[in-house]
Amino acid sequence: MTAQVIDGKAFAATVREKVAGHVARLKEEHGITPGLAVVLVGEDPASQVYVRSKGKQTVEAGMNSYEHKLEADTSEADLLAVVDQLNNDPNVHGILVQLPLPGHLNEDLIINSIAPEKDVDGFHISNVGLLGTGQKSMVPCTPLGCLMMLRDHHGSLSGMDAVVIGRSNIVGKPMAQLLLGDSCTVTIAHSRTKDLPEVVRRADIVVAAVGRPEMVPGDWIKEGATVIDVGINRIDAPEKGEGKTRLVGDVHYESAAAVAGAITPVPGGVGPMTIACLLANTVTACCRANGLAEPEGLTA
Ligand SMILES: Nc1nc(=O)c2c([nH]1)NC[C@@H]1CN(c3ccc(C(=O)N[C@@H](CCC(=O)O)C(=O)O)cc3)C=[N+]21
Repeated sequence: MTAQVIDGKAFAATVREKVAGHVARLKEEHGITPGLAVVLVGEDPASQVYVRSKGKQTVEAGMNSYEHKLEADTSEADLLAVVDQLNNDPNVHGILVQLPLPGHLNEDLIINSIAPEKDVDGFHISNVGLLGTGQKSMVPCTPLGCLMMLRDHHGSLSGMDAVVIGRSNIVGKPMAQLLLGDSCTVTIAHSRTKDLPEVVRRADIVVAAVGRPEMVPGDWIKEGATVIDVGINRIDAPEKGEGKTRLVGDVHYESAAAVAGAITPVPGGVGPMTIACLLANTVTACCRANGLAEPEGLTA
């Protein structure tokens, strides 16, 4: 079997089109333009690339983008003051503080200072609790994007065996909650899991989110399973020339694609969906802030 490739780049474009449609309607019918504020502390080059890309796509969808770039040595008090100002700005419906933050800043403290209804990353402790108890919340972008692709591919996920490899607060745990919400039987595996290959071989759905390049080989994958590769790892690629690099996932793509039923590539899989879901969450937050109906097809 050769897996069907789940084209995250193309799917993300359709999500962004839906977002743009909702934005246009909000403007025309209600005179409201959704706004997303992104806060970047320091000058990590990769983070700068992501922030630029988020801003560009926000504007392309018809929304307002506000970028706050702060020095790497910004104090906690100063960063809290920026978040507070955004919390109180009625033109800002979504706030994202780019992670990781420089070491002297307490990430939990900063994230929990964001107004939960503007927390488009879904990282605030209130949103974590709401998701865990099946209540309406802001859902983390990467797991939401994975869920959208899985639903699109399978229709119902009810009764499927899902294995999430990785237990991070950002991906693994919320992914497991969403799969449980769609009635999967969910296993969360991690570095201490006994006989990981056997655990993964039981799965109809494998979500790999560990951050280790190509650690899941094809012979761990059950024939016909769906593989969602969340990893984005930059590795040396001497075959492309000296000093060159390339992006790989947490899954060994070639061997996995030979047995899987469907698989997401890296790049062009989960990554573009993450940003599309950030825009979707901003529209959702804007609708909720204004007491309007939730945008259809953009929420969990
Ligand atoms: N508060 C916060 N929220 C985030 O959502 C967040 C963050 N901090 N910090 C950094 C990570 C990283 N992240 C990515 C989003 C899109 C791609 C993406 O679109 N990747 C492309 C390729 C990118 C490339 O070529 O380098 C792809 O996979 O096809 C990657 C990474 C969001 N993050």
